[in-house]
Order: sequence, then C-alpha cells, then structure tokens
Amino acid sequence: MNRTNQLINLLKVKYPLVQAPMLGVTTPEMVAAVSNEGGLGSLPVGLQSPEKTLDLIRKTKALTDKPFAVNLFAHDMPAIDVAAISAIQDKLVVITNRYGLEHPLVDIEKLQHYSYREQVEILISEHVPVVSFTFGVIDAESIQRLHDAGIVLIGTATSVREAKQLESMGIDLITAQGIEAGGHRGTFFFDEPLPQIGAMSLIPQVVDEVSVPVLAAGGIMDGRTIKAAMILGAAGVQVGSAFLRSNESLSIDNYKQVVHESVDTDTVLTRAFSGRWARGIRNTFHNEVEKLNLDFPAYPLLNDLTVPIRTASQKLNNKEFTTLWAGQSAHLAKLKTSAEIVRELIAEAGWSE
Ligand SMILES: Cc1cc2nc3c(=O)[nH]c(=O)nc-3n(C[C@H](O)[C@H](O)[C@H](O)COP(=O)(O)O)c2cc1C
Repeated sequence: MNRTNQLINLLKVKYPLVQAPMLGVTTPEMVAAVSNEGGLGSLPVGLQSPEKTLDLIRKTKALTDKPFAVNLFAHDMPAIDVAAISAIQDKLVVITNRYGLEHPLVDIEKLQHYSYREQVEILISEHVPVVSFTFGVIDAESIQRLHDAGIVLIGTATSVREAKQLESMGIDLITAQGIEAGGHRGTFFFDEPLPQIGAMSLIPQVVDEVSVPVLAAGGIMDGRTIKAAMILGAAGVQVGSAFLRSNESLSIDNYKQVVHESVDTDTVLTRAFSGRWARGIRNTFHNEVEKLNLDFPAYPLLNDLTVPIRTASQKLNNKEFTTLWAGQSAHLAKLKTSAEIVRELIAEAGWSE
C-alpha cells in the first residue's frame, strides 16, 4: 500500500488533507466543515482546561459525524520564578501604558497549571479518533493509553532528528513542519540551534528517514503546493494559513485584512508573545518587546502574561498588540467558507477526478 493510502486508511478520511489546528483561530465550525468535506479537521485544545476541552469536542461532534483530530500541547509546566516573571510583567506595563492600552495584570502566584495529561482522559472517554500534538512528544504512558483506545497519533517535527524521535516512540504519522509555517514552531530539542529548514528540504529528508506516513506543513495553500509536497514524498498535507480568512476563523477583521495585504517578506519569527519561536506578521508589539532584550522564560509563562494585552487589542480590532500568526504564503489565503476552501484544494490537487 502506498503511503497516501496508508494515511487515508489510518485517518479514515476521503482525502489526504488535514486542516492544521490553529489555537485562537480554529473553531468547531471550521473543524466540522473540513471533516464534512472529506478532509480531517483539527480542533486545537492546547492550554485549555479539561472543561473547555470537553465543551469544544462536544460542540464539534454536534456538527459532524466524520473523524476529526484534537490537538494538544505536549510540554510540561515549568517552575515559576515569581520575581523574574513579575519583572517581565512590569516591563510590558511600560509598553502598554505608553500606547494607552488597557492591561489587566496577571496574578503570577495564581497562574494556571496546564497539563495535557488531564486532557488525555477526556480524549479517551470521548472516543476521539485522532490526536495530534506539538511542542514535543507526549509521554510513553499516554501514548500507550491512547493507542489502547484505538486513537491514531500525529506528532510534529521540524527536523529529521525530531521525526526519528517521534517514530521511535510509536507515533503513527508525522507532520513535517517547514520554516514557512505560520504560528509556533513545533521544535522540541533545545540542545541545538532552532531548526530553520524549509519544507522543500525537510519533507524528502524526513521521508527518507522514517517509515510512517509524513504530512507536509508550511506554505501549502493551493493545488501547486499540494502537488509539490506530494512529489517530495509527503503522504498528505496539513494546511493552516489557507484558513485564516475563512468565514469560520476567529481572527478579527483587521487580522484578515493584514493577511490579505501582506507580502512574502512580512512574516517573521518572534518570541515576543510567548517566549517560543513563532511566525507571524510583524507589528508594534514585536518591535517593542524585541527592544527589551528579555531573558525569555520557558513556555507558556510569557504567553500567560501577554493574553490580557492581546485580548484588549482584539476588542478594539487593533492589530498592533495581538498575535498575527501567519505563514510565509498567507497572502494567498482566501475570504471563503472553510468548505469552499477544502473543495477548491481537493479539485486543484486533482483528487476529485
Ligand atoms: C494562527 C495559527 C495558530 C496555530 N496554532 C497551532 C496549534 O494550536 N497547534 C499546532 O499544532 N499547530 C499550530 N499552528 C501551526 C500549524 O499546525 C501548521 O504547522 C502551519 O499552519 C502550517 O503552515 P501554513 O500556515 O503555512 O499552512 C498554528 C498556525 C497558525 C497560522
């Protein structure tokens, strides 16, 4: 069986097309629309409480009876150095004051402890068919429990070394995330410089080194890029930025507009919002935080500190103090329904014939 058929059989989908999980952008409506069209929608629940996770899964199930993936963040919570984090918050307040932005302060002593382990129980009891994850590998016991429940696992790799690590832990499918990709890098080996490998180089090298099917991610926006990824050896594709401007996207109007007007050089990698490297369209917040020369705390501590700033910015439809995560090809994203986007991708890829 070729790798695409293997992937289709594993995921129980009609087409080898996965909508990338995009926390803050993806809605149950987007996930269901993609799955209903024969692709695999992915519901992001990284950093969400068990209650919210359950609610989102149930909302999605109410909209589709097709398989969809639920996406976790596979990191552990770091220890919190209250004094150091408070000092960073003080620096952020100077910025927001200067721009007259509302900034409710975070009580650092009460920062929530996220653990994907609590979510694993919900995924099992809700009989979720596919679980994907980023920011590392979930622990061996969780892998075993999810596999015992018949759940297919997809991990994210940004280098051959990470892909091999995922395969060695028994992960069923690997998303090879090129440097073009919007949002956070899935990188999880921190003993080497950040891998910055483009999809064109990453996909064939990962495909050569692992035996499980590989999903290509990063810069895939249309039939041309799908076909290129498949020629490079991908079994299927994972598409994110193409859905940024969809009707079902949570992104504020200004975000959709700036994505539309963006050019190839507008996105950059930044640690400004979360302490982890992520690709988005540069704005005032990036520039101001970069000037601070912060000693970035482990994820998600800076993320927690910037949530109120982003929320305030979004309320005002202000694009300067919120995340504008987008891939290098985001300019090609279309203002359509998610179902229309999927149908177009399938037709352009030549899969509907
Ligand atoms: C707005 C946004 C949010 C994202 N959030 C997540 C997430 O929650 N989990 C995840 O695994 N990947 C996340 N990603 C990365 C995507 O899974 C995927 O790698 C990327 O979108 C592919 O590149 P493209 O944007 O060029 O299509 C996000 C990407 C974007 C653009």
